[in-house]
Amino acid sequence: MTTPNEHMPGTPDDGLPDDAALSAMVYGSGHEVEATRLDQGATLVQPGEDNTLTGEVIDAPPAPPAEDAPPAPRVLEHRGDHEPLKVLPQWATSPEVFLAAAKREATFLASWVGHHGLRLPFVYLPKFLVRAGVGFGLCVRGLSRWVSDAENKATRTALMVGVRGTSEWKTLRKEHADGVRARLAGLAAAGTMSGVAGVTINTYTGAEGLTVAAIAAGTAAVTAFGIVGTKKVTKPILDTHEEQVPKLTMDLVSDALLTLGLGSMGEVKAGRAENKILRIFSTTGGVEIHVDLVPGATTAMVIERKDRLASALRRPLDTVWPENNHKANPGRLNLYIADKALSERRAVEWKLANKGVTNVFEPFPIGEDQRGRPVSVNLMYNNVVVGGLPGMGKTYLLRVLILGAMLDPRTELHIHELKGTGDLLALKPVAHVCQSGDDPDDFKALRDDLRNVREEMRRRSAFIRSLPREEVSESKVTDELANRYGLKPMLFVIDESQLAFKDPAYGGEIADLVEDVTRLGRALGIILILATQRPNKDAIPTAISALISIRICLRVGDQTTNDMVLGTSMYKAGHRATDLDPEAKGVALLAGEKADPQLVRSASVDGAASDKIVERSRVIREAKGLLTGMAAGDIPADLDHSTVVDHLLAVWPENDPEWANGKIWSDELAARLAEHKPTLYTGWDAAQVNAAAKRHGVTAKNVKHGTGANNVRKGLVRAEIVKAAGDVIALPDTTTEED
Ligand SMILES: Nc1ncnc2c1ncn2[C@@H]1O[C@H](COP(=O)(O)OP(=O)(O)OP(=O)(O)O)[C@@H](O)[C@H]1O
Repeated sequence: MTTPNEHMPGTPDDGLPDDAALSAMVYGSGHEVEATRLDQGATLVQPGEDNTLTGEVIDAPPAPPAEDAPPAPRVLEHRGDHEPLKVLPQWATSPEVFLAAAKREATFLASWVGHHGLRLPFVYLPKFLVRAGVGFGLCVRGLSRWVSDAENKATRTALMVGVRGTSEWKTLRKEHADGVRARLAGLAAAGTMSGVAGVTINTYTGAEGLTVAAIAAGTAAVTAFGIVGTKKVTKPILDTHEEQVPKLTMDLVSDALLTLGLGSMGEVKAGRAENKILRIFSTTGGVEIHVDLVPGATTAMVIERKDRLASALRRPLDTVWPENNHKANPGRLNLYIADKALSERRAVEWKLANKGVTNVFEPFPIGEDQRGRPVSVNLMYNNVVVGGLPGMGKTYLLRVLILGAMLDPRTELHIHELKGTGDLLALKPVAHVCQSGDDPDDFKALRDDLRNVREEMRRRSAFIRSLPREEVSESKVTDELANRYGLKPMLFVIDESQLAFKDPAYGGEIADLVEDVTRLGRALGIILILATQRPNKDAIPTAISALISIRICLRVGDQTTNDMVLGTSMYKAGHRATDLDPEAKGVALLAGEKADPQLVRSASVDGAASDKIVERSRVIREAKGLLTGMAAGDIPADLDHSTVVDHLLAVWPENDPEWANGKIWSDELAARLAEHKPTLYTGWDAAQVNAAAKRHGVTAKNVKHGTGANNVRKGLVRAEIVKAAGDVIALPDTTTEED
């Protein structure tokens, strides 16, 4: 196999004459021709042979006219012209990449040393000693042949046969005998010198020195014999396991890309176009290769043919990851080749498992990608679908999403797990609603909860509209508004949603309500997650599916299901959850977070770990007074989304006998509120009541009551409260704003 450059004639290592040599062969110096031929091992004219050239001398043909040099291309713009040059190499600016690569190499080195270190005394040394024996035998044989001049035996015999009995014959015999004697004498001299050396060493360094010298000489001899013996045995001494996967080389990658049939094959074959490998380097858990594909080919094409690429590279499908580089050009391929398949890697630890809180308005980590880089999702202003075959890790993934949202103590959780296995019941201590089961009561409870949420959406929508424009420039519940006005983020989860939608009694209404929540809830701080084992039209009605922005697909069985979860044409574009390894649990494709779908290995949080996180969240919520609904011991159906306006009306009858003109001091209202809802209002004073009312557009006035000193204080007007409470208008459709 060759790299693209090696196909070019004239490169130093292609074994062919370069341009200069070729022209010399045709037009010029015979020396250069000879040199070139010598290089190629060609037979030269030998001394003594007739090397006279015969024939007519003709003039060398004139040199061909130099072709007009093509005009230099006119540069219109060069993208890099205005980019500042990088001062430091990338590894220096990205210690993470550098450390990951160093760790990878060190791990490999350690495993290599361990593997061979263990075999050295038990396998390699015995093998080497056997080879040293072979080498010794070869040396003795060689020496005896040298002493007896065995090399020349055939020539000698032939010469002697012709002159038997003559003086020449005697001379030849004598010469041979003298030669043998001289070599024997040489051997004896070498033996004697060794003996003398031994005696000398013994004299000067004693027996110990002699022993050391003998060991050194013996080791050197054994090593030398071993090397001689090893040359005779072709099998390598090191135990190199059978390579099932060919070594990753530039040639392998180039050839693999060629098999994909990208660009014009004619151009590629003619050497006018190539897949240009720009960089190849070690990175976290694998190797990354940057390639500029042949002109006209795109990375999307490679992604589409990922299976063919993996086959050509002779690697498992889930170790080969072609990716776009959006900062470069559509033909720039970033190819990551992992050392290990996903199923062989360690489970991913969740970064928030032991400490930390989240802000649900910002992304939080849910796992890692194929390279071990963290993968995060931002749930706010999104709706989510999670789909996948049973047993692939849907519950684990769903749990991480819920736990992440839960670690923002403001998030109100509504969890409906309709399978009835109680997988998510462990979240009850912090959930506003948490129920498990598929009885008619469970579907009714889901319907009621959805109705309450829709009611809350109306309330929020009206409230947001009532705020001054400068406070709601985006017409949606922001982090700031959530804090300032207690508009808690809400997470509504329906696990096994297909059961809800097909329920004969409540399914229709549930579908309508879910559609409303999906369409309008996002801007109002309400996030919906639907999870299903069988993502088809029943599991997620088309009207709802179209509104879902984050799509997470664990392994599924077919193209239709793949596209139902991830979106239309995803399968065709090469984003195939059908190809995920059934052994790799918790591995999914995540669409909607980034420009391209990405792979995510969800963090592994089992039941026990989840309990601890729930406990941690409950402590925080308790301290902040944020436990509501079931978590606070209330009945789930009593979902209370009332505001201070509702509470004021509850403690302030229309014709209050004590306060005849419809106005009350705010400190009186604070006392009544504290009695009505002690958990919310204990400790409130007049100023707090006024501030809370002001958020609903009700301003405190001076209210005169009774006689005597201090009979004029700040208070509220009931008619204004009634107006604020009734200011609930139809919901606006925020879908287009969000999209
Ligand atoms: N992210 C993960 N990391 C490691 N192992 C996981 C992960 N997710 C799931 N598993 C393993 O896979 C098993 C099945 O996961 P899970 O219960 O989430 O599947 P499921 O898709 O919800 O199945 P079902 O729909 O039948 O309940 C788990 O018991 C766990 O051992």
